[in-house]
Amino acid sequence: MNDLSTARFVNIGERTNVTGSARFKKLIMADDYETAVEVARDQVENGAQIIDVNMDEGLLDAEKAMTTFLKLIAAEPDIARVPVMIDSSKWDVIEAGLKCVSGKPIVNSISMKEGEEEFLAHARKCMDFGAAAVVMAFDETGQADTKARKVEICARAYELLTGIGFPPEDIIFDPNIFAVATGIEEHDRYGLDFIEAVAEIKARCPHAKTSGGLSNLSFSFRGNETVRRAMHSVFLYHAIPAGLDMAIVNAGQLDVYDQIDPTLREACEDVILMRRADATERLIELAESYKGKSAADEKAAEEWRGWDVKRRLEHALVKGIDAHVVADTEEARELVAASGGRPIEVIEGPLMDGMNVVGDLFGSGKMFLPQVVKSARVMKKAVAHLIPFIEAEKEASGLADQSKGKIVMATVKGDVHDIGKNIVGVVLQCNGYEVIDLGVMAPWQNILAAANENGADMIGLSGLITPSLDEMVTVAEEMQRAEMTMPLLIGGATTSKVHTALRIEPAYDGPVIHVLDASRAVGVASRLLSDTQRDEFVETTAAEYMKVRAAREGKGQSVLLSLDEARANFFDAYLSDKAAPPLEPGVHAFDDWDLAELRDYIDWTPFFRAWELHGNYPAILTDDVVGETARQLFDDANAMLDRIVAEKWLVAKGVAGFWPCARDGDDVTIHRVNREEHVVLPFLRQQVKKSRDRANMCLADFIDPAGDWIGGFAVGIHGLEPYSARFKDDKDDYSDILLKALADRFAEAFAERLHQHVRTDLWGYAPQEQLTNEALIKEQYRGIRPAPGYPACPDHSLKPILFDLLDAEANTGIRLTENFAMYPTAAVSGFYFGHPEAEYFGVARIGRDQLEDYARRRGVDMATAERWLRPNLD
Ligand SMILES: C[S@@+](CC[C@H](N)C(=O)[O-])C[C@H]1O[C@@H](n2cnc3c(N)ncnc32)[C@H](O)[C@@H]1O
Repeated sequence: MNDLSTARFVNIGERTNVTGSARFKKLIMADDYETAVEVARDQVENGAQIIDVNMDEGLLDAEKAMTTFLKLIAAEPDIARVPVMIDSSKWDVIEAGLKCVSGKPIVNSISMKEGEEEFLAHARKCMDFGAAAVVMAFDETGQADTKARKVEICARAYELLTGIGFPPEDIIFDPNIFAVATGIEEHDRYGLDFIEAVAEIKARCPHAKTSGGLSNLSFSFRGNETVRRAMHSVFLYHAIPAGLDMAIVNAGQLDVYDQIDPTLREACEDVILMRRADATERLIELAESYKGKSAADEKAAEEWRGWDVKRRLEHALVKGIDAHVVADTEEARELVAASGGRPIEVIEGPLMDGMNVVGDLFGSGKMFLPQVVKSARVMKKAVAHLIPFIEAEKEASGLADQSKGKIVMATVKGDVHDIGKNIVGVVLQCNGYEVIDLGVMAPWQNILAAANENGADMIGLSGLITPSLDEMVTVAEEMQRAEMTMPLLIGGATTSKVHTALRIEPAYDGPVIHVLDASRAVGVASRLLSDTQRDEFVETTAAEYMKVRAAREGKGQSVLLSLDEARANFFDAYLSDKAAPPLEPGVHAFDDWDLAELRDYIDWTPFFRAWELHGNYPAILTDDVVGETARQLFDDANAMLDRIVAEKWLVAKGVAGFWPCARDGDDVTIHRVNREEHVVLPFLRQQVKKSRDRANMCLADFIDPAGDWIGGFAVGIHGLEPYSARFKDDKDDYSDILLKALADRFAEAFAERLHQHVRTDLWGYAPQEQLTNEALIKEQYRGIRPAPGYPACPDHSLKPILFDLLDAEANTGIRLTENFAMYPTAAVSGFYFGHPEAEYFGVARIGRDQLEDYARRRGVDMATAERWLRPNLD
C-alpha cells in the first residue's frame, strides 16, 4: 500500500456550481456576487486545491455570470492562487471564461460527443490559452459506462490530442462516476468499472491525469449524509491507489477511512467493489440506522499502561509517546534475558514490529509525517538504551546487519537547506534503513567517498536552490566516471521529474530516480533493494524518463517574442505615481530584532507544508483528515516558541537600504552618491508571447527612467546550532526539525515586519498603513519585495550585488555560498519596489537573444549565464 499517497490527491471544490449548490445558485440569481465570492474563499480555506465554477442555469445569462464571477475572484489573491476549472456544457461560456482567468485555467469539459473535428477545435482553443482540459469519456455514441468503453474512448482521445501536440500532462480524463446501489443490476459494476478503468487509462496514457465527480456515486442515498460521506471516502480509498489524481468533492464532507464505523465501511466496500450479490440490499438496510446520526466518538484509552510490554511498545511507537519508552524497553530486555535471549531480540521483535505498524500506517496514508518523525524519536531512544547491552555482548555488528540497506544522503555543494533531507532521513531510518548523512554543502568527492567506504546501497541528493540542479548533474557525472552502479535518488524543492529525466539521468548509467516527497522515499528504497521488484522498477522508471525526454523534444513550446519585441511590449507604469524619496535614505542595520514581536508575524501555512501537511492555517487545525496531527504539531511548535523567546535561543539580524536609481532599459542603475559610483541591477524580461493586451514584464518597468528609488534588504536568524546539536545528541530529530522550521518562520516573519517598517517609517510611502497579519500575509500592501531566485528575478547571482549594496555580511552576519545560498539557512533577502502597480510575475522561458544580452550585461561568458539561468532556458 506504499503507493497510496492521499497527500498528492487534489480535491476540486464544488460549491461554486449552480447545478450542484442550491445556495450558490440563489446568490447568483440574486446578483449577490459579494457573498458568492465568499463561497469561493471558504472552499479554498477549507482545502480545495482547484475550484470548479459552473453557471449553467436556464434562467441565467451564463456567459455574463461566468465572466463577472471569474473577474471578481481573480482580484482576490487568496482565491486566485488556486486554479479555476471553468465548467459549462456550453462552449461559448467556456471561451468567455477563458478570457478572464489569469493563471492556468482548466476547461471542464471537452469530449468527442459531437465528433472528432469539434473535439480537436476545442482542444486547440485550450492550447491557445495554455489551459488544461477535462476530457469526458463521451463519444459519438454516448457516455461510456463500462470499463471497456471508458478505456477505449480515453485512449482514442489521447491519441488524437497528443497527435495535435496537446501536452499530455494537461489532459485530465473523467471516465464518469455513476450512481451505485440504485437497485438496477446494471449499475452494480459502476464503481468498480470506474476504478479499474482509471488504472488502465493511467497505464495506457502516460502523463495524463484522471478525475471524477464524486457526489454522483452516492446519489441514491440523498439525505443520508453519514452514508454518503462513508461511500465517498471508501471510494477514494480504493480509487486513489488505482491512479485517481483528483475529484470534484466537498472536502469538508469526507471521513477518515479508518474512523468510519467498520460495519458501514464494509457494507460500502461490498457495494463499491461488488463483493457480494446482496450488497445493495444490505447497505440500504443498514443506511436506515444512520439517518441523522453523526460518527461515533472513540473513547480515549488511557488504560494502555496496563497492557503487556510488547503492546505498550507498539502503542508508544505508533503514538510517538517517549515518556515511558526507556523503562518499557528495559522491561522487555529483562524479559528476554530471563528466558535466555539476547538484547538484540528486543529490537528484532517488539520494536521492529511496532515500526512496521508505523510504516504501514504511513504508507497507506493513515499517519502523517510529524507523527512518523515522533515515532522515530521513540525508536531511537529505545535503541540507544539497548546499545550498551548489545555492545557488551559484542553484537554491535549484528545490529548493523539488521539494516534493510544503507543510504548516503547529502545536500549538495553550495546549498544549505536540509529540512527536507532530514525528514526523508528519519523516515528511512524508522523503516529500517541505515542513513549516512553527510549534512549540507557536500562536495561530490565526499559523497562518492562516503558511498564507497560504507558500501552504500544508494545515494540520495537534496537541494533547494536552482544552482543545486547543476551540482546534482556533476555528482551523476562523477559517479559515471568512477564506474559506480548504485542507484542515485534525487529530491528537494527545486528538483523535478522533468529535470531528472532531461539532465541527470542521461549523465549516469546506473538507476536515477526522482523522489517526489518524503512519503515516497521508503517505497522507492524498498523497491530498489528488492530482488524481485528492482529490475522492473528501474526499467519502468527509465522508460518513463525516456518518454519525458521524447515528449519534450516533440513538444510545441510556448511562442517567444524576440527580445526587442518583448521590450517594445514593456509594462508602461503610471510613473507619476512613483513613491516619494525615502524619509530615511541609506542603509539601516538592526542587530537584534525582538523575537516576541516577530512571533506575531508568523505565517503558519508554510510551516505545515514543510511537514507535508497540506491545507491553510487556521482551517488545517480542524481539518477532518490531518486536523489532529496539525493541532499536535502546532502545540509543540508553540511550546518551543515560548522557550525560544523567553530563553532567547535565537538572534534576528537584518538590514534595509534605499538608493537613488533610474531605469536604463532592463537594468536599474543605482547611484551611490558618496561613493561616486554606479551599481547596475540587471533584470530579465518575460519573452513568452502574451495573449490580449498583457505586457511582457520586467522588474525594471516599475522604475522611472527619469529618476526614482529602489530598496533592498536581508534578514537572518542566528544561533540555532547549539540547540540543534543538543537535540541530535538526545536522539530527538523531531525537535531538531521543529526548531529549524521555526527559524525559517522567524526569517519570513522578520522580512514581513521589516517591509512594514520600511513602508510606514523608513521609506515612509505608506505612513498610515494599518494591516492585520492576515492582510500582510495576503500582501495587501503597496509595493513588493522580489527575492533573487524567485520567478520575477530568477537569477540567484544578483545576491552578491545586493549584499554588497547592503554591506549585508557585516551588518547581518549572513554569508553567501559559492552558489549564492545564504547561511544561516533561515535567511531572506530581496529588493523593495514602491510603485503602486509593482507586482510579482514569473519571467518564465527566455530566448537565446536575451541570454546573450544578459551575459553581456553581466560581463560573464555564455556558459556561466546558462548555468545561472538554466531553469528559464528550457
Ligand atoms: C516565499 S513567500 C514568503 C512569505 C510567506 N508569508 C511565508 O511566510 O513563507 C513570498 C515572498 O517570496 C518572494 N516572491 C514570491 N513570488 C515572487 C516572484 N514572482 N518574484 C520574486 N519574488 C517573489 C517575495 O520576496 C515574497 O515576499
